[in-house]
Amino acid sequence: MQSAISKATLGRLPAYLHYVESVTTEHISAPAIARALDLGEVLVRKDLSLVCGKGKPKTGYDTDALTASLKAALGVNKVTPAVLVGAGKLGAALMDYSGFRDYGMEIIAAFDKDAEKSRNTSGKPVYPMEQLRRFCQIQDVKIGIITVPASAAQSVCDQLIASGIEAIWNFSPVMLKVPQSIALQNENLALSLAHLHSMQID
Ligand SMILES: NC(=O)c1ccc[n+]([C@@H]2O[C@H](COP(=O)([O-])OP(=O)(O)OC[C@H]3O[C@@H](n4cnc5c(N)ncnc54)[C@H](O)[C@@H]3O)[C@@H](O)[C@H]2O)c1
Repeated sequence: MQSAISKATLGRLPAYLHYVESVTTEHISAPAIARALDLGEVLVRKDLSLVCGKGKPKTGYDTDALTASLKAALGVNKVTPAVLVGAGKLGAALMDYSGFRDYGMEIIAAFDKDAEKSRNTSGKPVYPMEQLRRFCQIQDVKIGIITVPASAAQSVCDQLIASGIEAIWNFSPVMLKVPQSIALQNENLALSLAHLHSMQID
């Protein structure tokens, strides 16, 4: 079911979940959710139908069932540990952000070739690269985040895969080469900016 959910819908699911979790009634209707979140009713119905099917006429959704479906779609029933490589400016910002838990992921440690980077404000440990493989194996880490300069990205990617990582979230501007079995998500904030420009009407 999750593969049919668009990025835009996925982006609204945490807000639905946050609201539905605050509801104390047994049932909740799409119009009530739409009003609470200042969204269009049609949009809410469409989003929720992808996650939980259609609500019952008049009564709406069973609140517990909807909560469970939203959690399952977001993968938050189980928070998956992740490691980050490259605790520089971007890496430190990602380490500081606690909101990834809402999407079922938590950065539990970072790795960097520069020992100075162990001093950071996130409260999360930054270990030397030599410890990457052993840490991932002991902690059974399956997600790796790459925030190193372009020149180091492929080598870091290879090290993550050798450490047992199965999914890579790549922030470097490099088209990484990975085996087919590895899930790869490239992130580029500039692309979102291009999208924003394209939405400007003049
Ligand atoms: N996707 C985006 O929208 C976006 C936005 C900003 C930056 N970036 C990219 O993110 C990356 C990091 O940018 P930044 O500004 O945080 O850089 P930075 O220089 O502040 O941080 C890079 C860190 O990587 C570490 N590092 C370098 N080589 C390494 C290696 N071989 N092994 C382990 N650690 C290593 C450095 O010690 C440093 O701490 C760059 O590739 C940049 O282009 C992407």
